[in-house]
Amino acid sequence: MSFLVVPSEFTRAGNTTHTGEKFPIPDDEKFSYGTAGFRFDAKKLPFLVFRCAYVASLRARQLNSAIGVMITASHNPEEDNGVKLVDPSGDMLNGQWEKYATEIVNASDAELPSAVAALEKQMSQIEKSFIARGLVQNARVVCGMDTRVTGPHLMSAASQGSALFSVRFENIGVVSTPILHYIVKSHNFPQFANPTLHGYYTAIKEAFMELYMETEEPEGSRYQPKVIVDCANGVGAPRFRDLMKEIPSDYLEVEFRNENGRLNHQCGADFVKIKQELPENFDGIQEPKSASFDGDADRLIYFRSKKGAEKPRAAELFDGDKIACLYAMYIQEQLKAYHETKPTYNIDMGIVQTAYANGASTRFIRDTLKMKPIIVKTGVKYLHEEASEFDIGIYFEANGHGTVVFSSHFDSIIRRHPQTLVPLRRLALFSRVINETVGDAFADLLAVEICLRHYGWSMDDWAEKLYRDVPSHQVKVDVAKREDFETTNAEQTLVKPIGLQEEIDKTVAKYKESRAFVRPSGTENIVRVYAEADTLENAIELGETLKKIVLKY
Ligand SMILES: CC(=O)N[C@H]1[C@@H](OP(=O)(O)O)O[C@H](CO)[C@@H](O)[C@@H]1O
Ligand SMILES: [Mg+2]
Repeated sequence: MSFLVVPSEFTRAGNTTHTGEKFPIPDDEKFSYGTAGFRFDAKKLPFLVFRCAYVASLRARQLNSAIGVMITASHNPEEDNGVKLVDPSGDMLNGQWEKYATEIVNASDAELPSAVAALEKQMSQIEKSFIARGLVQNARVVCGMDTRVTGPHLMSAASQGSALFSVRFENIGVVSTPILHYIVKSHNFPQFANPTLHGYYTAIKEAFMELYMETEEPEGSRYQPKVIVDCANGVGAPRFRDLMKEIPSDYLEVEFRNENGRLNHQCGADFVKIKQELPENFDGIQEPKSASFDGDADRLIYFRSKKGAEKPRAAELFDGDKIACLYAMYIQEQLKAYHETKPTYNIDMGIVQTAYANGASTRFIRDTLKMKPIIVKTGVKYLHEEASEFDIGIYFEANGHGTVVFSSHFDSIIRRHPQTLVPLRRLALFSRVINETVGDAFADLLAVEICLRHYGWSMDDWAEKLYRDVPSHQVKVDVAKREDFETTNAEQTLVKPIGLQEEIDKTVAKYKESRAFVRPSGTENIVRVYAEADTLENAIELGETLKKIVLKY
């Protein structure tokens, strides 16, 4: 560049929404790159997406790679939208670049040219070395969007933002967030998969069907080869339908619900998890096995109607923790065959959770699986990073976002090496069903089905054979300033406001088998309270008592 000509509809002053309405953004309004990118009322996003796409194009040139831009606000209401950037290997954006993106977004219209010039100056040395080696042909911005009506207008903002720096732009249309991550990685690592929607379907389908063939259902199996999917009225509906068209229904039958209603409204993985309630259009009758996606299909929660519950629509959840433990058990069993060959290299495996993991799952990992659970801060980037320390790293947030990551050692010893032992072939195939770039509701669902079939488990079996959840309750508390709350100890202990943690401790001590913590959200201006106790009534009482204490501060 750097002759900066920004179309007026994408400036702060002229910011224009998808209906053509002007929605100016004051120069002093600041935005932060949260746990999952920039996420706000969709009206604010046109100027913001334009600037982010420009940053993405710079990063693409700097690394001579494909960089992803995903336009989504996931499980948030339909009126919101958001944008996040994806790094070349399909990971979340590098931390230093989150800062660059924040600087560019927060510049006033008048400051923008100098902010851009400063950033480009920092980049130019690195980029020059690529250009000198003739390496610019791989730079491109790959952009996907969820099903929100504001998506196409933001897609156009992204396209014009990356055009500023003459970087190739690829619109991959309405996709789930994990598909975008997968395609970005496929562009940069061609041996991974074909960098197209069809490449994604083919890779996952083939791995699933081969693994299915390597799976033996035990005698007396109670496995149910059917699942009813709540699509949250989001992108899961069209895209999972596409994928399931490729897989014959005698492998797995999927019934789709909540495909065309209001996005995330009374349905979806977040609703089911927080309310512990059946989503709309489910009545608990004749629904043996059901699962929910969130709006952009990167979360998966299994559920069924809760037997004998007082609340009429209460749901029993098989959440991220239950999925993680199921995977761990399965992988551990296959891995045993590898270690029995007395190899020189020991393939290690770890599980990463957050403080929201149900206490019973953490005990199951420690006492039954004999693994050391690792607890990190909330946010996929922290879990992903920690899990990447292992050859096989399983990570899940209780809300159903998670995956398994595999090291380069695993890749060369197991995945790319011909295997004669069935358990090792299973392990290699399992790693291909999984979308290791990021939690993926589709891939995770298929992997869960393989595990359940392998063990011959019904939902009753899955509920009983791992562990029983400790009753828990989550509450959102509206506060004036979430910045007033600061935590330590993987967010489980408050250091600010002073004195609050002591009061929490005193209250928690009054309940049996209790555990609770309070932390500020990274995505909403609220404080979250999480409480566990011996009964659901007590967990609710403890949570609500803590809410009152928080409000007092
Ligand atoms: C308790 C909870 O579910 N928190 C969610 C939520 O983060 P908060 O920082 O708690 O608002 O949104 C994140 C992004 O989607 C997700 O990673 C995380 O798990
Ligand atoms: Mg999501």
